Amino acid sequence: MRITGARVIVTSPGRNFVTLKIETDQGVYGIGDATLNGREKSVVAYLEDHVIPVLIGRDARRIEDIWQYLYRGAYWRRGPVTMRAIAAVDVALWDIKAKALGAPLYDLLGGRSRDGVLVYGHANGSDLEDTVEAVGRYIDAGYKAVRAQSGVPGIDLAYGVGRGDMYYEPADATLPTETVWDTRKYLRYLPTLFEALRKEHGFDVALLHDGHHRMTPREAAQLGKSLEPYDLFWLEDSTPAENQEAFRLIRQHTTTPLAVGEVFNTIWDAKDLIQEQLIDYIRTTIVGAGGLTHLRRIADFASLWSVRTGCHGATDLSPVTMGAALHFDTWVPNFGIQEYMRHSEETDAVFPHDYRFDKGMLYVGDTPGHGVDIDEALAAKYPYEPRQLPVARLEDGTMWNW
Ligand SMILES: O=C(O)[C@@H](O)[C@@H](O)[C@H](O)[C@H](O)CO
Ligand SMILES: [Mg+2]
Repeated sequence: MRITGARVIVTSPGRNFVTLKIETDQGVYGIGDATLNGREKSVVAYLEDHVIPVLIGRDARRIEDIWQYLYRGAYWRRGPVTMRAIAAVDVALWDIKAKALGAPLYDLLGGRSRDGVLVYGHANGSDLEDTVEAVGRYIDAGYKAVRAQSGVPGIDLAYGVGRGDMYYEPADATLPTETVWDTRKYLRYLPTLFEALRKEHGFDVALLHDGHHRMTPREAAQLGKSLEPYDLFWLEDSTPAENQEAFRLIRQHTTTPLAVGEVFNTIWDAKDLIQEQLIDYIRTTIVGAGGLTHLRRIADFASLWSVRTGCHGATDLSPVTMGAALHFDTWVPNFGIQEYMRHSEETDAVFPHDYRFDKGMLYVGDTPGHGVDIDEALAAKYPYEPRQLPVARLEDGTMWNW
């Protein structure tokens, strides 16, 4: 089965998505997501200039060899751009293989380990009361797990506070929005938020929180400790993880479960975190880390150390990544949870898919492949719109982590 063509489709049905479509001489095609939020065009160029020319004529069934060719052959390994381009090819090829065999993708991975995939939704509020209500709306909508982000008293416009009900989009401006950050205010406020959440909603619902890399390791340890009475499902990205050793300090001080990895590209970013059991959940997802071929290696390695998966699933990961991730989640033995931010109706229409939400779970369909397609005529009606992620500064103007 030869690859006869491949092209990149950029569309912006409410937000930008980069999609790779690979065609074969047997009429079967596959779709892969290559979206890198706020830096989309860099992956378009990588694919069009450096990847597509070497794909034409290759045997589409040789997924592993093509992965190794693109990874080792680039010489310049890793990085968000390279690994997203490889992911797009890899997912499209898995889609093709599964379609050609007439099987849903999870069957090729080893079959079902579960019926449905537990997901968590995003509740955002401008203050404590607002956030408690927002979490309530998710519980009413059937969610069993909810991430709670809140505006912090005394801080204007901090990241994580959504602007619409049930939707949230950080890439909101042509030039980066400037947000302000003060960790001491945040550390004082957050335990009061989770105390109120548990008081109002009880302990049955799983609650999660994202620190978005803004704390030092010591501050993260303090936060983890202060949240212990509220039984979090996880505390995510409490400190930047370029230095994996930082998590040793956090781990020594708190039993709050720790999650990290949405910005990781390969197993090398998480190796020490996993084998030293410094984290509980690895958040890397398919588009971030070179596709299914590499993500399942990360998951298998993590399973040796009791680390479970918690795939990134913000709206900048297209329905193609969500569909492929759900097949992965349906199979992976050490599954933890899946992030789920609903896409807009426009996005759902451009990417018809067969996964569905029911009572806090997502279910994959049995369509051969990963079950997500692209309506190219509709996609063409939404041209690319430059959008950037925000940046954060401390109150004195110092640039900070976001
Ligand atoms: O956990 C998450 O989903 C967030 O950290 C993301 O919303 C993240 O900010 C975006 O994916 C960045 O593109
Ligand atoms: Mg996050």
